[in-house]
Amino acid sequence: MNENVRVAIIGSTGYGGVELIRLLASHPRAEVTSVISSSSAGAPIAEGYPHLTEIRTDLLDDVDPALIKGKADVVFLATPAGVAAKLVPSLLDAGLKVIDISGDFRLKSRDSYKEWYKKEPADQAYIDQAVYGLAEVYGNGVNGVDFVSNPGCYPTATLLGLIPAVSAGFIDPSTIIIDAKSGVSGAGRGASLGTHYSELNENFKAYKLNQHQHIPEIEQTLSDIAGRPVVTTFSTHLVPMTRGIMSTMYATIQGDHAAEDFIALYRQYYEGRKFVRIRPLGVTPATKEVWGSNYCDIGFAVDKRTGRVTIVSVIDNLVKGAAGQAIQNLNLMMGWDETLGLQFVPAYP
Ligand SMILES: NC(=O)C1=CN([C@@H]2O[C@H](COP(=O)(O)OP(=O)(O)OC[C@H]3O[C@@H](n4cnc5c(N)ncnc54)[C@H](OP(=O)(O)O)[C@@H]3O)[C@@H](O)[C@H]2O)C=CC1
Ligand SMILES: CC(=O)N[C@@H](CCC(=O)OP(=O)(O)O)C(=O)O
Repeated sequence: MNENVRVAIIGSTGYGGVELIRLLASHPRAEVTSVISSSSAGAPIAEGYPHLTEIRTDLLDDVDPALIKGKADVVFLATPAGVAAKLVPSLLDAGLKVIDISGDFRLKSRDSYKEWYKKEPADQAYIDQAVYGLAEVYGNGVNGVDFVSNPGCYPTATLLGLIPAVSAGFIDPSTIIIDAKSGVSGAGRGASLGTHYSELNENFKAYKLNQHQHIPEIEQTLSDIAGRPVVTTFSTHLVPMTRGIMSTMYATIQGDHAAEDFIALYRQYYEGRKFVRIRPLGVTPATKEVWGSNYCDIGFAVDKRTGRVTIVSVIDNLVKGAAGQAIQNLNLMMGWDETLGLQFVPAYP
């Protein structure tokens, strides 16, 4: 399919939805024609988000698949866990293409979803239909499909940082430890005690240790790549900054590989993929270096003393970790250049 597309967004007044509206405003082949809100139907989007003042999109409340079908070809869902599981089947049945940014269709096992998300999973038939849209790894499988499940923010940074090394057998997958840090927008717009200014400011804390819902998503993909079950230690931390994720990963090297070998391996693995940038020897990336962009930047350090590699991977959680990668998946679904509408450099400082 090569024509332009009309886009609907559900969950439009959350951070993910608003980031979709911002990015799609400059996409050359997609037009946002339906912005659906459960809380603010009828209000102009700029009422809640003045930075979108020039974007003339009104909020609607017609989550009726037949009505959406009259206005749009593709639907993005940027809703809390549990919502897409209920809505997506009727959207697909109505003949719409769907990209879900939530975690509802990432896990192939319903039991695993129930265990980690504590919600009722979707029907297995629809879960089976979802293609996991980690674009740089599974992108070829996205071309022409009707339904993409967009990866989580932490899994995107983490998996892009680990997959080439696991795939090539450079590291022992059973030794992987992932130390991940996120900015506060990762928790969404809703106010909570944990994201309150005075709780966060000049503070740094670990959360959901060994309980994070992204653990099974990371393990599912690493097991697929390794060809055997992989379990990992994955620890998440909240950083007092707005955007950005840094995933710092440690693993025991198999064989004799220096940092130069990791750099060469990753440059080869991601050759032609514009959104992964590998740092030169001795340099690791910082979150500000990808701020507001769809890049994932990766750097390495090898410790000969311990025989371990440290891999540092950074993304903007709302762009490569959510709306940007979702648009990249739209481009791949439509058979377009994956960089369409996403070719902006990070904002700095
Ligand atoms: N923030 C991030 O960095 C990332 C988030 N995600 C995932 O993307 C999804 C959206 O996240 P985010 O935008 O941050 O979250 P927010 O909490 O900021 O926004 C979610 C939006 O969903 C809508 N919504 C809330 N409850 C319901 C409901 N019961 N039925 C339908 N719509 C509802 C609301 O919009 P409205 O009132 O307009 O309907 C709400 O603003 C989540 O599943 C999140 O886990 C994934 C990757 C990164
Ligand atoms: C900082 C922060 O709180 N981040 C959220 C990320 C939520 C998210 O993206 O959830 P899904 O990918 O599962 O939809 C968290 O750690 O739960």
